[in-house]
Amino acid sequence: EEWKERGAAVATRQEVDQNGRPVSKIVKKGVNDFHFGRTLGEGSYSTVLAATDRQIHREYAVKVLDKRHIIKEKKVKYVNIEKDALNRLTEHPGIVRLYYTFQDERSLYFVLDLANGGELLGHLKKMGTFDEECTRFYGAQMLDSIAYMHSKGIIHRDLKPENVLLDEQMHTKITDFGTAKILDIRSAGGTGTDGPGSGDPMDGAEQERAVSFVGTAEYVSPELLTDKNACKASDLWAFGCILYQLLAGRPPFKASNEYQTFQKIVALDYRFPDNFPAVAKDLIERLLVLDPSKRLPIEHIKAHSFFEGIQWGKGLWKQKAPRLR
Ligand SMILES: Nc1ncnc2c1ncn2[C@@H]1O[C@H](COP(=O)(O)OP(=O)(O)OP(=O)(O)O)[C@@H](O)[C@H]1O
Ligand SMILES: O=C(O)C[C@H](Cc1nc2cc(Cl)cc(Cl)c2[nH]1)c1ccc(Cl)cc1
Repeated sequence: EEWKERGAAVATRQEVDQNGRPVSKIVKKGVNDFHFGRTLGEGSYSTVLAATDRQIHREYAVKVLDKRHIIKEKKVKYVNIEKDALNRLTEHPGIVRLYYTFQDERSLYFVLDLANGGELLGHLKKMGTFDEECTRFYGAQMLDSIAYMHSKGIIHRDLKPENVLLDEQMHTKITDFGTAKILDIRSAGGTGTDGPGSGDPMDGAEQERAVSFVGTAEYVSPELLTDKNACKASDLWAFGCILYQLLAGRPPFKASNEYQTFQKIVALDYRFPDNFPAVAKDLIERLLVLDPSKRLPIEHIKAHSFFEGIQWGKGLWKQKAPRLR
């Protein structure tokens, strides 16, 4: 047909049917359906461009990956995990939404929500530290998004301020799911923080393969360093590190090299600055716990007095973001 000549590709759009079951709707979107604009940023294997859909005049972020580069760098697995993880996470305002994927002879394309408020890390660097009100708001949005991804059986495994983007309204959009762990359907259920390696029993070989990925040193959980297994509670460890960093202006575990950072983590060797707010300190102490099964579960985190006054659920995503100060 005509759309084949235009170099377009069959793309699938993730939607849910009337019973709430995810369905891949076939829509014929391709490169020629978009007008590509400015470069938003570069990754190791990707370029992200702003692009406008010619039919509906809507702007997106399109992540373009060079096929040859992906294959040469052995990143095929990560690209397909990013696609599969994002396709399960289509119903939450705090997660970058994937609208279409397609490919042409040279590249792969992810058509994503455009988050043009920059990265949370950039704003934190500019401010030095966040005050408690901003930390509470951004912490609550991140926690709400983590609860949702865990309920869909997705462990992010590399949560950090660089991977929290901000949109026009300065609301959070978590991105970068290429290193996520997708639990099989059986264990996707609860939002609780199951034990290490929860849900999908792995054989030795798979165990080895799973170990190939370790997140970013400052946010890596102790269980990933000792028994090589990430679990939902590993994301809560990273969440504790992020809360600490928003208030202190630096992550809790930071040394001059990765190995020394890892030593601090497994020894739980960190200190709070003197003027660190007491209620936040109490919460963080219940997250930065070596034993993942002893970390505060998400429902208890939401009930912690640090988040007093937060309206969980839709209200959290409708309210105005506090001015960063
Ligand atoms: N949806 C988006 N909206 C706006 N900017 C984005 C979006 N996704 C990514 N970017 C920006 O584009 C840049 C590249 O992002 P990308 O996810 O492709 O690579 P990365 O994960 O940052 O790098 P690496 O692959 O080395 O980890 C980043 O600086 C990011 O801030
Ligand atoms: O699942 C699909 O829809 C089909 C493909 C799967 C896929 N085809 C690939 C070809 C190459 Cl060369 C590299 C990767 Cl990572 C590839 N992944 C696809 C297309 C586009 C994107 Cl962004 C991801 C995966």
